[in-house]
Amino acid sequence: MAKKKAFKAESKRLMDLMINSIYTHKEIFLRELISNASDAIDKLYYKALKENLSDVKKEDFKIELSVDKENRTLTIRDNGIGMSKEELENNLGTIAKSGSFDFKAEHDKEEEIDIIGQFGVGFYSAFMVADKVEVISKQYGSDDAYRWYSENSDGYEIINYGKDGYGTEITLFLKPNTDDENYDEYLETYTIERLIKKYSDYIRYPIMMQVTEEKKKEDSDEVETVVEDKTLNSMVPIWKRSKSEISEEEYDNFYMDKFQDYNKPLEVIHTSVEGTVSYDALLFIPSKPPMNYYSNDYEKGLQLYSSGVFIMDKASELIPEHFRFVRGLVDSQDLSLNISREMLQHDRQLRAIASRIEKKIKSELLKMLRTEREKYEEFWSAFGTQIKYGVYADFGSHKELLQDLLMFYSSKEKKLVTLDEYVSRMKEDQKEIYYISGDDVDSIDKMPQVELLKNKEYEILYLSDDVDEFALQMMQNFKEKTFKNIAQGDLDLADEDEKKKLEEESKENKDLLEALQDALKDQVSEVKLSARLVSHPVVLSAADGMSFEMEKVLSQMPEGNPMGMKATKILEINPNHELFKALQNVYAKNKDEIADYASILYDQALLMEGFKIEDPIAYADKIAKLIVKANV
Ligand SMILES: Nc1ncnc2c1ncn2[C@@H]1O[C@H](COP(=O)(O)OP(=O)(O)OP(=O)(O)O)[C@@H](O)[C@H]1O
Repeated sequence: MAKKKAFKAESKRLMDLMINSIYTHKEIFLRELISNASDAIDKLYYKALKENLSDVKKEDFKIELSVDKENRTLTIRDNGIGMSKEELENNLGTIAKSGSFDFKAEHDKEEEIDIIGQFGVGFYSAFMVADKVEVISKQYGSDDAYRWYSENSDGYEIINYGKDGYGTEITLFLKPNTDDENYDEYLETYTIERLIKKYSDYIRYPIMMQVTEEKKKEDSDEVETVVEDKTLNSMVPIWKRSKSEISEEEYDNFYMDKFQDYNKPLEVIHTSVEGTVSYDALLFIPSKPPMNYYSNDYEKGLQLYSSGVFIMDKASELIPEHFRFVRGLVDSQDLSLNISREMLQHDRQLRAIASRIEKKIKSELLKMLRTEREKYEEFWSAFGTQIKYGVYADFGSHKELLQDLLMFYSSKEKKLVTLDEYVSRMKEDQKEIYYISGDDVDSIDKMPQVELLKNKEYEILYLSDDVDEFALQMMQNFKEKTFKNIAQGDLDLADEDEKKKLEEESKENKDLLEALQDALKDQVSEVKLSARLVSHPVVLSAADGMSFEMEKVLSQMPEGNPMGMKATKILEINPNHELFKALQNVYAKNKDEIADYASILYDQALLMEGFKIEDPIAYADKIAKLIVKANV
């Protein structure tokens, strides 16, 4: 009769504690047992290589799963290195004793060994779903096999046992179902397949199970039931294969399948890094933002694998906010996982990986911009706004990283251009980067302010995204060139003669301008003769500081414009327009009428800027009065 031995008291306590508290999901027990089986095979494979064992063949290695629904058992069988009696005792009888850790420590000096186990607790997760666990093991090279058996994790016994072939066979006797927990599900093929796909798809050895499937008969529509051995895992992860062997279609299908996107990815970034922290990363830039991209539902992050074993779905630390559209995964064997493998112990390694990934994404985007312009523009239309937010966010701390990726519509090129392209084309006398904001390119192109610069052949960037001006303000300059809103402040484009002429005209019309300003004293800070208009009669400009577009964006915020920040408005009148002569005449003939004209001009200028006018009815009545006066 075998002698029953007790777990050491502390171990028993630790075990209860562990079983109930380490893992959030009971289902990970399968991941742990499969990882152990894979480690055991790795160890034998390693031994076979070192010792030239002729009876161990790589192609024979496998992990087999079988269920017995009647007895409610699930068995995991491997043909790995197996355990001796001492090892069963030491490794399964002592919590936090990891034979795998010791193995790795022993051989690591010689070469890098990619073994999963390290804490010596994974095995006990079996007790989350089973009340009895039986382990039958035969060590490679030994004639004796043993059976380790534990009920309710309350001690264990080891007896001699018969077993063909080396390796280990673990049978879980599932717990009875409860109101909250249906343990029977672990006997179902689809649950097992799902768990293998989720956690152990990239275990290097085949995970086999006998499955019963309905299949269409060859050359007929009849369906037959077939029982066959099925390999449940894909084994070699696509990211571990060499890039040259992977077709575009394979990448696309992998992405669409794994990240549930109907569209092919716009770009695939597949990279392997060796260094203090080594990892493989397979990243995808989607071609379109997912439906929920701009909602709180969208979670950024990359999938994280440790040596091919799935750890978590959305490791958000791996991807910065400005590249949150990137999907994909990182696989590293250098992560210090916490004991449940649900979290990482140090974010130092994660930070190191994240920072390299950020640089990699940027350099791939820049390469796309240089070599595949059309594709980049497609990217830009999908995610450009995100990049611009990135420039603005965090007080501009990412602007250096992101500025080369920016694109804006150019008045001259009539397409999107980069800031670098703009600066390289700047005219010799041009000191600033000109831009103007509005609702869309077409309406901006018609704005009175652009005419003069176009005539003088300056290039203007048309900004139509809410975030654009905020991003440029945050940047302040690009390649030492400051940004200048051409609808704001002084443009300083006039030559000396033009300046002098404007000054004289302003002086001569001082009374008229004062009368206009007096009529609009609550609306504008100044009425002046304009140096920026060509064919249009009037325009509103903003003083330096807040622009009209920024004022509009702020007032659209959910909380309104809490600080009440407004642009300072200036009404500019074109001294070379017929309208100005008309105003001079009105003022000369009947000074009282000038207030009505001032209000009409101001309302018109507001409309041109896309603002609402305060009293549209009064405006319409005044226009009607003018028409009557001129024609009746
Ligand atoms: N199928 C197996 N074949 C051979 N040895 C095994 C097997 N399963 C477990 N062992 C041994 O038992 C030890 C303890 O396993 P356990 O799963 O508790 O921890 P681990 O895999 O070492 O570490 P972790 O807690 O990180 O998974 C292993 O290190 C290994 O030496």
